[in-house]
Amino acid sequence: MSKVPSITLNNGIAMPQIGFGVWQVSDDEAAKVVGTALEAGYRSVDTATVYENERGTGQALAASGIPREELFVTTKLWNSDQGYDAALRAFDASLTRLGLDYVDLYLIHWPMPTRDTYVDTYKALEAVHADGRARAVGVSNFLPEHLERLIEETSVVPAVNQIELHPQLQQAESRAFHAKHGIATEAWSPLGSGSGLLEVPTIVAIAQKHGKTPAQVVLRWHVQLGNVVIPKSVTPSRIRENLDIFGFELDEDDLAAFSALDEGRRLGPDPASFHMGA
Ligand SMILES: NC(=O)C1=CN([C@@H]2O[C@H](COP(=O)(O)OP(=O)(O)OC[C@H]3O[C@@H](n4cnc5c(N)ncnc54)[C@H](OP(=O)(O)O)[C@@H]3O)[C@@H](O)[C@H]2O)C=CC1
Ligand SMILES: O=C(O)C(=O)[C@@H](O)[C@H](O)C(=O)CO
Repeated sequence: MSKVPSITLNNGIAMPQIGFGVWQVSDDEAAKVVGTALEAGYRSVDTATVYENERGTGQALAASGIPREELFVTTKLWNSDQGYDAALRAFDASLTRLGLDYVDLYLIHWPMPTRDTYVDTYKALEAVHADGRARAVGVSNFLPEHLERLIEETSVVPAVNQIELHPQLQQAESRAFHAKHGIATEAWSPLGSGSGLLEVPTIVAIAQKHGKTPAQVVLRWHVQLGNVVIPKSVTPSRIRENLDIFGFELDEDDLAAFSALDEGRRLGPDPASFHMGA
């Protein structure tokens, strides 16, 4: 029995609120650290074609002996694979590398609006959802205007939008849009991806107040907001630490202090123009 609570996606399936992210983890290292994460109690893993570690991730899942139905596996379609037919081929290849016959969540990694292929691409995701090989489908890095188009021109409302989100980029507009349309908000770089977020004095003070680490209070903030989070670590003690956030609660003063940290600080690419790999 996992210690991580789940949220219910708009198609009724459960998704653990904390998952394990594996960007910048090599294939060999993924085979090891995903195993450490599963032993620690994670049941959800976030990989992507472009991370080049689906094979190692799949090996760790298989080696764990955890029943498939207790795991939640997300992967993503890379920019070079956009378009209906290419997306179907990319999905097959991801399943093969993962060694799975279905994934729990399949995402379009970036909208690439200047290429104007995301609607056709999403229709391929709808097809793999319809045939049962993706229990849920969604997107990543989509702005509200891109989601609007999907909602108007396709049949399945995305279950998830995975976006950059942390205390210095709180994404109020996207979160409100998601809430209105039943789309779950999943936060990437939830700990600020080594940018210094965890040394911000306000966060250090809240951590000291609760006898927790800065990473734990940041993850707790996400969870209290209702976000799904996917912290990455290759450090076993941090892998465990990042899961130990359920025995305490941030109060209104803490939440107000977090709100004041929002400065629109984007660490990653701009979704309106990013098309690396296409
Ligand atoms: N859809 C998208 O476009 C994107 C998705 N993602 C996803 O989101 C995941 C998480 O984002 P990511 O950018 O990796 O960054 P995170 O915000 O998860 O931060 C990871 C960094 O924080 C360190 N860290 C982890 N835990 C702790 C801790 N308890 N105390 C101190 N430092 C800690 C890690 O170090 P160490 O590993 O050395 O322990 C690493 O340097 C990715 O792995 C990926 O799955 C990320 C970027 C873009
Ligand atoms: O990590 C991801 O999921 C990403 O899409 C980005 O990190 C992207 O690959 C990038 O930032 C490249 O500079």
